[in-house]
Amino acid sequence: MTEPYDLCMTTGTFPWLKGHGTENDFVLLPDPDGTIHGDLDAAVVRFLCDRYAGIGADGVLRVIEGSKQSYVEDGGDWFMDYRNADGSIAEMCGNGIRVFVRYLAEAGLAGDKPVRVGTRAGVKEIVLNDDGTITADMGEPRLPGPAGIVVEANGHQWPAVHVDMGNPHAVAFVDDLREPGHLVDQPGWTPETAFPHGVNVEFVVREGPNAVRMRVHERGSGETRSCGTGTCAVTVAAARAARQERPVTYRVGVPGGAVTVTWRADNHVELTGPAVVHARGEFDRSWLPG
Ligand SMILES: N[C@@H](CCC[C@H](N)C(=O)O)C(=O)O
Repeated sequence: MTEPYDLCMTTGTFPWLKGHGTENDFVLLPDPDGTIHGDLDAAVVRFLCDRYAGIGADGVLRVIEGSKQSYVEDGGDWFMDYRNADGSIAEMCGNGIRVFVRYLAEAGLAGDKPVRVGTRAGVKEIVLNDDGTITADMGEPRLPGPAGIVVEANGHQWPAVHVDMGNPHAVAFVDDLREPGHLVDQPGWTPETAFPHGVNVEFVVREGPNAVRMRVHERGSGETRSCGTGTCAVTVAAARAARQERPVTYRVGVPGGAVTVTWRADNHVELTGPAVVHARGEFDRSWLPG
């Protein structure tokens, strides 16, 4: 039988879908045996994510069968090959992984057990809930320091906490989310050596004992309307700052909606939120630049 992706190889087109989780949006590229996109060129990613000349997204989620990829040792049931809008590779994406599993479920590929999704930050177990939300076990946070990180944006400076959720985050508590101003360029931080590979920066205000609201400037994508790993990092930083005992649950508001994050007694962080796939199409390779 000719599979749809065989057809794509011969016709010079490839399938794509578009999805989002709290308006952090992604182009999905089904590539079950990894042959449609090869190594996935950074220029292709940049073009697909371009909001004017391409499809438009904060990142790309390439969907490969776990046993057919060669990026990590354990690729899970399905491997999420995540790329930022600028073409760079990131280890993990908390909103993306929910959208990824929504796609698998709608395509009849998820099965009825938790889906084991391989990422560059390890295998994550994902559960589809009866209320339509999706929960991701994001694993254990790390707080590697160093102390004394300062985030800078538009002439202001704030002390920040480094939280690693598989990818790096600098969390800064502010009095008002308007304080950091317009986040066009990557905010700075000191000491600069703290994040040689860049960092995602969250600005946070506390709204109650178990509620925060944040803005995020993502490494490789700029300011986005949400960041799942960022909401986890913020929950860990907020719970630690308030000396709250685990398990502790936070509602984290973002410009694109809200998610629920639980820092469990066993030190795992659990992220629950919405995820939808809302568009799909066929992309002709001749439309790609170069
Ligand atoms: N939006 C994502 C995070 C994507 C990766 C990030 N920009 C990085 O470079 O680490 C999320 O929902 O977690």
